[in-house]
Amino acid sequence: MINEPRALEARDTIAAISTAPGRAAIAVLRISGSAAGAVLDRIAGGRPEPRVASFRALRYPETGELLDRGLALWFPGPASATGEDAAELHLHGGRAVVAAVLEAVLAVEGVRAAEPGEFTRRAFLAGKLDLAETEGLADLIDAETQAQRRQAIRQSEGALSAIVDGWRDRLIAAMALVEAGIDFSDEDDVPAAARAQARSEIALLARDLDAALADTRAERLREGFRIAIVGAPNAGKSSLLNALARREAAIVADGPGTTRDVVEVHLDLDGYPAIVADTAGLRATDDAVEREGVRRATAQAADADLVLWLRDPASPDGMAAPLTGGALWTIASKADLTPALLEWADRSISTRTGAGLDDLVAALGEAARSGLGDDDHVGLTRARHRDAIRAAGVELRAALDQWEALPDEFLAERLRRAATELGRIAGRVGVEDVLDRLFASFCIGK
Ligand SMILES: Nc1nc2c(c(=O)[nH]1)N(C=O)[C@@H](CNc1ccc(C(=O)N[C@@H](CCC(=O)O)C(=O)O)cc1)CN2
Ligand SMILES: Nc1nc2c(ncn2[C@@H]2O[C@H](COP(=O)(O)OP(=O)(O)OP(=O)(O)O)[C@@H](O)[C@H]2O)c(=O)[nH]1
Ligand SMILES: [Mg+2]
Repeated sequence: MINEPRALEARDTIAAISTAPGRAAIAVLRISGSAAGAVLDRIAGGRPEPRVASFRALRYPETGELLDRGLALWFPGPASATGEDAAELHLHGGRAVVAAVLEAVLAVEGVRAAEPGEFTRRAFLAGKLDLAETEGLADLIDAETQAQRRQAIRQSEGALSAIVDGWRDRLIAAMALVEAGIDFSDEDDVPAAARAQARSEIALLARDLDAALADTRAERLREGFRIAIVGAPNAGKSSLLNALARREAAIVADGPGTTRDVVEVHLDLDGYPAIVADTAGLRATDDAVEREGVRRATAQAADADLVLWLRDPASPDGMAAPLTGGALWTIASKADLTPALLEWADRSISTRTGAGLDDLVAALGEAARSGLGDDDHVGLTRARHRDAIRAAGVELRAALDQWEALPDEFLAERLRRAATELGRIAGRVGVEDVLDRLFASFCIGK
């Protein structure tokens, strides 16, 4: 363990610009590690009072050249974001200012450039955050809509971890009942009653885990509600995409067969994220490129949470409804040309006059809201969470199936394995394989 890389890495002091790259009004340079105080001593003329911003001349150490005048902050560990000694320099955000101060900081003995997510990794290693909370922080930075932000901040503050810990506590309580049987194997009555009680508690827990797995709303909120626009060539699909996006995202033209690739647009529907895909018109064709477009269109429809099947009443398409795992709305297009509402259509729109578009957007917002969960819903947000719960469920089912036949020790072992699987979610166990991938997805300076 002497050469354990993480232990060595934790001794370096790291520095990075934490604000977005490029010219800006202000840039924040963060430093974390045992040399953070020395950086302030050498560049900012000393360490300010802890956690209070102080306006300082920032100078190159050897030459004393003035690089910038900015704010310096000093956060002695362990009461800092990373748990280590930490410092910040708030600079004027010009490229040359940032480059000069960063160079001066990196020239201080023991300081190196931070890797993506490395500040957060240190906060995790210091026990400031668990793994699910850390994922919540990553999601917070990636959040594009208000519902995504609310979900991410809840997870970063431990809402998901608390639910999983609750399951784990119930599991451990049931395990204790079974283990009581191991200790009191002479007194027959105690173990039989305890085993029966443990069994019913495990059965309830297994059902709760299944319900959590079946509820995909939180993961879909993180990723966005998927809407696919499909229909015959020339039905007006790309025109609808552009109307929803309020920009010319896809090419619109008079003839059929205009769109071949999938064109995606991100929408914010009243705080709920949606990804709308415009697709190639569905038809049989000899053109290999168009055929691939049709294949992709069909795949988009199959995967969508909601399919908008667009049909022009003036050009009957004779199509069967597209197949999808989600909801299907049939929409009559070009209502300016065929105003009467047709009995096969759920609604009608015209991108030419705008008729029906506000209603459609409102309905899409409602569909996204109910498909993605309401404001205080807490659920599984990543495949990793589902994998752990599924694995825990497998152990619980195996235990339940053989409950009467299994000796106490084997039963307890099954339950212990289930608890270990649940423990992965908050990173209480088995985190190493997850950490590198997660932190690589962070920005540098986070
Ligand atoms: N300038 C600046 N703004 C920022 C950050 C930052 O690092 N710097 N953050 C970067 O993510 C976020 C704030 N996160 C932070 C998290 C913990 C602590 C901290 O000092 N924690 C101590 C003390 C807590 C307390 O006094 O309540 C601790 O946990 O012990 C600071 C910032 C968002 N805004
Ligand atoms: N009058 C009228 N014309 C429309 C309307 N929407 C689209 N069009 C016209 O219909 C034609 C085809 O529109 P697109 O949006 O390109 O149709 P598409 O379904 O994307 O067609 P493909 O990509 O070829 O499958 C264009 O000439 C549009 O201007 C509408 O609401 N009213
Ligand atoms: Mg098109």
